[in-house]
Amino acid sequence: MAKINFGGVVEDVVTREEFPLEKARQVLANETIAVIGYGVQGPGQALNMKDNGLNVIVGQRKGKTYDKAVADGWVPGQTLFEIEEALEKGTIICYLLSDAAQIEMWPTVKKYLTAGKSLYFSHGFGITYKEKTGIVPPADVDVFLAAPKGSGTSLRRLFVEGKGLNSSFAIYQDATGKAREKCIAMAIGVGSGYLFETDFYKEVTSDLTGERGTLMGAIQGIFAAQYEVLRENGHSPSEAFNETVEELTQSLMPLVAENGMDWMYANCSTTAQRGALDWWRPFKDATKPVFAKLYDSVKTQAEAARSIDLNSQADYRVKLEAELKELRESEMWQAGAAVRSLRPERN
Ligand SMILES: NC(=O)c1ccc[n+]([C@@H]2O[C@H](COP(=O)([O-])OP(=O)(O)OC[C@H]3O[C@@H](n4cnc5c(N)ncnc54)[C@H](O)[C@@H]3O)[C@@H](O)[C@H]2O)c1
Ligand SMILES: CC(C)(O)[C@@H](O)C(=O)O
Ligand SMILES: [Mg+2]
Ligand SMILES: [Mg+2]
Repeated sequence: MAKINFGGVVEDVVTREEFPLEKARQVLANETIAVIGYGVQGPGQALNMKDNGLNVIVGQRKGKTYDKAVADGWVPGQTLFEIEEALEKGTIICYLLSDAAQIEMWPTVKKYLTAGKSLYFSHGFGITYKEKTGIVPPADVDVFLAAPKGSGTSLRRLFVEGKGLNSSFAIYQDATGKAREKCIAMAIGVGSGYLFETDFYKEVTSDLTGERGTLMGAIQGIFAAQYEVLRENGHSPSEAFNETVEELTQSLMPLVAENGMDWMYANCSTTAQRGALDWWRPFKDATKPVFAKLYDSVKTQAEAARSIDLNSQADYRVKLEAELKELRESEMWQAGAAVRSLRPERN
């Protein structure tokens, strides 16, 4: 593995140069990769693997999502099957149902995990919380994960643009002695940029923290707080939204992605620079206790328990839709929809 210095800490990573696609193809040459589930990660990973020349089939229950798979070019009876048929044909089972559905479908999946097959995840959830999920694979199958660090939608978009999301990988069970090379080959096959190694516990713990924290939960909270303060002080929705979200996503974050926040600090007005240098620490001090509380809630498995309990309630979908509606219909995101519709490229 390549040794890379990450700000003073040296880590082993796998790059595409070291483990080229050709090698992934060789490792997986005799495998039938069955992607079970065609939600968000399913399409991204299945289409990328197919375009990378791997032997992929999809297992999806009938309905709207099955129709989407057909529209994406999967052929019923040839490369698209009902879940059980795909489970039977697959030698590497990519378990890409929602984490809640993975619990429900486990007794079915387990039946098809015969000796020498592989069980692939994109999250450490099912295995780490096995006391809650009941997901305990047979001892004679390989179990590993590749977890793209981003949405399945961007996994596919970046692949089409010739780029790649980074993924973590982890091996939980090596029954055949080949789990590691199969895992890395799969991670390259789904279109990853570089790979960093983790374990199932660390993957799920960091992932749950990140999505509840700066990736979605914390950022939405900070957006809402600043937007409200601006509105309470007489600024228009347009001004408040542009100064809170639109400038960040359209102008500054692409530059931060390219060059880092340190560069951004060095390349804005001296006025912005002074203020941002003065204010980042108070924001850190105010939010760090919340992040510590969040991490604790993940570590004690309270987050996992809440997610499993709520997801299994009969009226969960209805309640979820009400929560999503509230967000969608908030003034801030309605203002956002209006702002997006005015972007010149939309016309
Ligand atoms: N969403 C992402 O971009 C993302 C990113 C990284 C990792 N992951 C992980 O990848 C896995 C898949 O997540 P996702 O967001 O793509 O899933 P999802 O919520 O989009 O659902 C995937 C599929 O589950 C099927 N499904 C739901 N309930 C079912 C049931 N009862 N029986 C049969 N099928 C059912 C749906 O039809 C759908 O095809 C999860 O482990 C998730 O944590 C997701
Ligand atoms: C895309 C995310 C947030 O990174 C993923 O972890 C998920 O659960 O959807
Ligand atoms: Mg996640
Ligand atoms: Mg994630």
